[in-house]
Amino acid sequence: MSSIKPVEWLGDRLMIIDQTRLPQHEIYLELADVHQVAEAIKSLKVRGAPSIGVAAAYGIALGAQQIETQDLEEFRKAYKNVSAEIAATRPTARNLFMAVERMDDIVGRAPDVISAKDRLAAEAEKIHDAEIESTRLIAQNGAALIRDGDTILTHCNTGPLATTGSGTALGVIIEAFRQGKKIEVLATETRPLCQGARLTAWELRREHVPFRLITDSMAGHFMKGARVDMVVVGADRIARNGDTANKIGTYSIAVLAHENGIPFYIAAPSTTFDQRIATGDEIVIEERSPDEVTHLYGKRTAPEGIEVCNPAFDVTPANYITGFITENGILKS
Ligand SMILES: CSC[C@H]1O[C@H](OP(=O)(O)O)[C@H](O)[C@@H]1O
Repeated sequence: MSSIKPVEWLGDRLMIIDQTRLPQHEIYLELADVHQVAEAIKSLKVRGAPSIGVAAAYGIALGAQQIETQDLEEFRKAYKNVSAEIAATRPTARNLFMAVERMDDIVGRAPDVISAKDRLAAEAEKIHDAEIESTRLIAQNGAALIRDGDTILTHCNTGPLATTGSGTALGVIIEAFRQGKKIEVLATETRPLCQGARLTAWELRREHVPFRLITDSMAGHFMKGARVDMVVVGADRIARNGDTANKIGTYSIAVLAHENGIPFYIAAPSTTFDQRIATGDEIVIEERSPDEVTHLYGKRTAPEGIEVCNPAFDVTPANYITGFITENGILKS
């Protein structure tokens, strides 16, 4: 199966797969400036912590390319708006801010405008290459945990679309399947935006991995009575103590796994770990539009004029996490 390229740098444009159109339509968009990249991140046309970080880096490089002055101080002043626009897109995924910080550092140290622009593009490609390599190693390290005959439950989407590489949790699963292990996957649909039903199902079908799609509310039913051997999910930000922010619904699945004695793993690259925060209490949880809850595929399902909550993530305390699958190996929680 040909590898998916959710993000591709064209030197003066950024090509992405519009993930909001999948699985019905595989639409590629060429983003021509930082505003289009920022909008694509905000609207989840490109999504998934590692993919967000990569797109953020290219978006900043693209925006900097289009700053016309050759005066370094004027360039740095205009650059701040480019960086700020990307930083304001989504607050939770650590990878985005890792990219912004590395790009800001490049501009702060560049001796002139031409060097700054060249180094920004090169740094974005370095960030991209690193995420591809990290997820390749995560897939290998994690596949070793999966046994022949296992049923693995996963939540949201953490495959090539979400990472630009092999995937994190889904990369682990796909690699185990490619190694010949007879596995089955239970993939949750992941309301409200259905990344599981739309994207994980699309990726697993492309790879011919046996899976069944379930609603989020079915997770406990299948974990009860040892019908699930392992849970593996992704992450958006991991605090120093191991508390982990991931797609809304992850905390509930972690508690259910703990209750049923099922190992619960987080798969994530080191770029998702945030050493600056001590616990998950410090993680900003993105609150998204109520329309994502009151509408399904654009059709209104709930009455108008009601109060709605739509946190995009929740935080799983470290004590519910068996271990972290990273490019450097398995870290015990
Ligand atoms: C390897 S992707 C990590 C993470 O990103 C997803 O969130 P979103 O679809 O809102 O970008 C989800 O939380 C995945 O687990």
